[in-house]
Amino acid sequence: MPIMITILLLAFLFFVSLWLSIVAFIAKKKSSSSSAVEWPVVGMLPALLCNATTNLHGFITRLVKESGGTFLFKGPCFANLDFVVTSDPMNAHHVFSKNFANYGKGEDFKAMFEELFGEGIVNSDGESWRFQRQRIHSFLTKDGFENYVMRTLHQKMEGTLFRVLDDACSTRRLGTVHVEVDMQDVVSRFMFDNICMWVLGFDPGYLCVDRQLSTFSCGKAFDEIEEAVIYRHIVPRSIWEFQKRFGIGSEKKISQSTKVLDEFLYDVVKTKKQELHKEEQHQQLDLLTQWLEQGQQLDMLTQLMIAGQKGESSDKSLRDMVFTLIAAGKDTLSSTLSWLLWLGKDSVSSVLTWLLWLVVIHPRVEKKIIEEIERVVVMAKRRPDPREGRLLGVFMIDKDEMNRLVYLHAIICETLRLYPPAPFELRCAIEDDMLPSGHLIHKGTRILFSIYSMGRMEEIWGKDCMEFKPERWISEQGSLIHIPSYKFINFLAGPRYCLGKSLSFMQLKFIVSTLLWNYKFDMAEEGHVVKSTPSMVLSMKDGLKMRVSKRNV
Ligand code: HEM
Repeated sequence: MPIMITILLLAFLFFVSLWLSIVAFIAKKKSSSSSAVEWPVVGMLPALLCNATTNLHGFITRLVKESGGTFLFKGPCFANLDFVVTSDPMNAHHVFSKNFANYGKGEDFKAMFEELFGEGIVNSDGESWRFQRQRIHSFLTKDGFENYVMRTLHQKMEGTLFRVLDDACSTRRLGTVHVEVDMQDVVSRFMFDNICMWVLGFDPGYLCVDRQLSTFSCGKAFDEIEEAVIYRHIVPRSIWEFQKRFGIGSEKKISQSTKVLDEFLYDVVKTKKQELHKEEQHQQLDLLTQWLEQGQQLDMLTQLMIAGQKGESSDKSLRDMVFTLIAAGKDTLSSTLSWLLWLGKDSVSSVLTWLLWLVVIHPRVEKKIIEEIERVVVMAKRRPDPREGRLLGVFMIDKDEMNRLVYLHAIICETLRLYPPAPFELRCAIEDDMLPSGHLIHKGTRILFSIYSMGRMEEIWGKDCMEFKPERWISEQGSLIHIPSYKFINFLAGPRYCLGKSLSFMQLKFIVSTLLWNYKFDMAEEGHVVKSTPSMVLSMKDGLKMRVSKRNV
């Protein structure tokens, strides 16, 4: 009997694939027409598949614009793949803030990420989410944590990133080879090491001066998962689950990469636990140490509570709370770590890569930012003796200087607007509801927010919405203009807004100003057309090949 069912299922999948291929072929021929045709049985899936590898975000933006901000994407009738797709800020306000309690991540989203990142903060709702959020928030806001992050960043920049770039400059000067540096790769490796330093407490050396020495495979595993997992969003769940079962295509990649990731994290956690047992007094501030230390305190508290229960009085609610915290904490440790590594590494490195490219292709912006760095940071640090020359290398930037880097802040926001690291956000309705746009939402309906499209809507940003124009973020008085978070949802809005927002701005300002002050970047190839990959994180398809030279030397 099971053999019979398997054969029938295979036959069914074969005919569906055949039908999809035929329809996708016809749809490709007609791709000049912008709207997504709804076909019998397979719905709009062929149009989506046609555009998935070439211009997924552009395709969705076109559809959203044509429909006035919100439309229903119809998937195959057998696949439960219908979505309401929207870029309407009022819908965002409603779902993420006003009616927050009615929208969760949903079962399909959880299934997509379950074996990858388990019940980590981004993949959980309710008590488990609240617990993790409160805990991560307390770690991130602990006294001295920001300084610790900036110190580790400084260390990695000076010890590795600048040396890698110096090497590229000196090889060019010697005229030996015409060196091109893939800045996307460099930045992504650099950010991975950096996030590992303050999340796990050590530098795995994914970016090192001698590239031959970098055999670290975990960073690559993250990249592979990201690219592969986007297909789980596009194809019906039954199909990717089938592929997963038999280890086919992208699913094979996911399972191999997850294994690499798991081994790495379990090893790190084991080593850290041993270190904690050995040392009585340790001053490490990385998130893993803080998490484990708090876990130890909770364990002690539980033992006390259990002991207390045997006696006369017991506070049951406190005991339950402690148990909940421990259960949630134990199960979520490594998944929380993987999510944090992922969020930190990819979102920041994605902004950094797009920003470098945008600054290089807009010399006017480059000139203005260099002037601002000179005025706000460099002049303040000018040495008394002019013979000491120009300030070079990695310099620290204090809080006050950070706040005065207004133009740089605007460049970061403008980059995020046009190239959001997380281009989509998904939510699922718990009960029936009505969106402000007038769309009826039934229980279980999924709503896909296209953050990418929101950044390109004339209704939100005006007629020049497609231009890279940092000035739009600055008032006539020279201060930053406040844009409500539901219009600019790159860090989300409401109770689930990003916990790493201010840390990301600090890191980005520090990295960008020291990088641009010390080096000049040029595109390796004139007229190179940059394309984005269809991935969970917006990255460049063929990397960012650049030539690096020392600025003003
Ligand atoms: C430019 C950089 C960043 C961007 C654009 C960004 C964006 C986002 C977005 C869109 C979400 C919502 C995800 C979801 O619910 O599906 C999110 C959540 C989150 N982010 Fe970030 N992020 C950035 C950097 C960081 C960094 C460096 C950290 C590390 C501390 C971080 C920590 C978090 C956490 C913990 C959450 C989960 C919040 C919750 O569910 O309550 N993010 N971020």
